[in-house]
Amino acid sequence: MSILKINNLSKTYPSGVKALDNVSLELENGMFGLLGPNGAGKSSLMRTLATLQEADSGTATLDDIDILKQPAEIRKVLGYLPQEFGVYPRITAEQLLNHLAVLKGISNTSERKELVKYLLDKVNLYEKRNKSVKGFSGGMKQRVGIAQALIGNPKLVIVDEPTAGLDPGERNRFYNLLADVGKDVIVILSTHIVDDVRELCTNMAIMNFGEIVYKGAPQSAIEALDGQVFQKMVSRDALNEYAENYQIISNKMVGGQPLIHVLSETHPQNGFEQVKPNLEDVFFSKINTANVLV
Ligand SMILES: Nc1ncnc2c1ncn2[C@@H]1O[C@H](COP(=O)(O)OP(=O)(O)OP(=O)(O)O)[C@@H](O)[C@H]1O
Repeated sequence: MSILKINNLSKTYPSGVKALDNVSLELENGMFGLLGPNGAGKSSLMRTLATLQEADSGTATLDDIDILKQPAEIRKVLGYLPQEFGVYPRITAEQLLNHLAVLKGISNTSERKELVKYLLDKVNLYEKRNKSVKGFSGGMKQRVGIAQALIGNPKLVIVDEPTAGLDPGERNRFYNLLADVGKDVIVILSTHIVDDVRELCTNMAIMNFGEIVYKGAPQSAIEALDGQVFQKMVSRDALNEYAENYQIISNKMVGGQPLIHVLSETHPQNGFEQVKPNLEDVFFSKINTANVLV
């Protein structure tokens, strides 16, 4: 069992944007979801943990490794699937993984061959091992991405927004693979897709403007909202008026008409009906809701 401890991590870019604002988290083995809207600071945190950029202050440790001070040590036990996984397009899946294993220092040829076979099997691409990665679908490329992140038996695997652009079938296959990986190591899944976290994660944090605005189990956050979420179909023209009078947490088009969810301690009446809260309600109630409105 490994433990990742992040303490008061802060980072302000030269532009003045505070991407990390006193971030503190503690993670154990399993799938951890880091949920936040675009620009929340998720990638900044992932890149800092992956030793690709420095923090201004704070600490991060994985067991006895100081991530900020011992980047070479952490890289040995880290698997990282960046947001843009730039694959070398002209080579086959097998060649690519073999090449990356060489770069990761696995110099024994037969050991490497075994490992590449194991990884291709694990991500269900063994049959496609001789095909060029260039022709792969988005989901297949992401599976190659996970395979390379697993080279070297990592204790910490970081995946940054991995499901963007995958169709539902591919997304499901990818979920199954991640759930399998997450059994034995710490996996941080950074995403703005609420479903990713709901399907996979036992623990999560919600980030907004560089700050952690919630940490805990998805289910506890959902239960905390019980009895406080109400919905109503409204007309588009009335949306602004509702926004002034209620705390709207989401606004979704259903058959061309806005269905709003509002947060309220008492029943708002006026045609609203109470609904069971879901993780999307949690997400929007924790972040600045202004941007989900008209
Ligand atoms: N290298 C950089 N220089 C200056 N500002 C940056 C840099 N990288 C990110 N930012 C800014 O820092 C903030 C956090 O960005 P970050 O990419 O960490 O967020 P994110 O939650 O990963 O968003 P996304 O989902 O869009 O990737 C944003 O306002 C972004 O514009």
